[in-house]
Amino acid sequence: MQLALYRYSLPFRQPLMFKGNRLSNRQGLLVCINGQWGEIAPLPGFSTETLAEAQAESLACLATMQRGEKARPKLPSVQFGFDCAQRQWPANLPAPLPPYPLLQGAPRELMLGLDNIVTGWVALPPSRLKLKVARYAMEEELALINQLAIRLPTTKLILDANGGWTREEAQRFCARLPLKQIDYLEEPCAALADTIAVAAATGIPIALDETLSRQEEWHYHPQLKALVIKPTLIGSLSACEALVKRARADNLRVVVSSSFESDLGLGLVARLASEWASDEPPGLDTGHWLAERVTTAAGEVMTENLHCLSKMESSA
Ligand SMILES: O=C(O)CCC(=O)C1=CC=C[C@@H](O)[C@@H]1C(=O)O
Ligand SMILES: [Mg+2]
Repeated sequence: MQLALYRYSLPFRQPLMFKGNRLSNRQGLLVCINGQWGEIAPLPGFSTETLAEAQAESLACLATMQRGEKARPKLPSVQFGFDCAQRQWPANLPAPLPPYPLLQGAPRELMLGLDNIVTGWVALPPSRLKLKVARYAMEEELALINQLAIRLPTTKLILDANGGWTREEAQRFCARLPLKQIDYLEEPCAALADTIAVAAATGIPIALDETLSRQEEWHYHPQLKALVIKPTLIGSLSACEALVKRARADNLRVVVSSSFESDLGLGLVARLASEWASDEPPGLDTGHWLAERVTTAAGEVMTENLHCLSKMESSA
């Protein structure tokens, strides 16, 4: 058995904020088991574990495997990496749908660049477009959303508040949205009870994201439209599959989404998206924020650019 663990650090094109954490680089681990790769990259602000904790658990799991025993990681990002590296991937998966675009930045700056953004899509506007909200002044965010709705009348908008509003703030915001053009709003409030109350009061369709990675209990609600599944944050692929099954049973859409992984991790999540939700554009438009890659265009991992943490061979 061949086992290896590498560490990467890839610069972002510009620093990005993740729940108060300003990151200039994306750091993570790549695990290789008998030539098959997995990625372990906890996202600061969103993952419960740190990279140092994930690294320590990954090394311990590799030592367990070297002894010929089964590794049972507990940390979500490590579960995801080890599951991917040992998975029997189905052959002949359909090509994933192109990801919907993710707009990031201050509404005023995005407004100034709106002509460029819209002109780029004149021939074929995207069916969906995602925008972060609950970050800047409400008036500015609403002005941008209303402009986008006017300029891209066939595009549905996905809004993501990352739990940033109180119930009252969310209701005030939703009352002024062009509701017909809103696909859904992810996590308006930190507490699920508040999110459900906002949906019930305003009629806005909602999607769960952080609620799922926190493994909180949730129940079906008529305004609940989609589950946003982030495998790196949820962890084990069987836990993700259970969510997909539950979504299908409740007639909810499944949107497979990234956690700003490297190009290798994004490729893994794209394969899961085509397996679990081939009918739904995935939330994978995060790769263009990274200035460097870990794989070649042919998909080979450039190990010479990575920091090797462990490499071992065992007869187990
Ligand atoms: O879901 C997508 O379309 C792309 C990924 C994305 O928006 C996010 C990934 C990770 C953390 C956040 O910044 C954000 C989200 O909360 O969904
Ligand atoms: Mg989200």
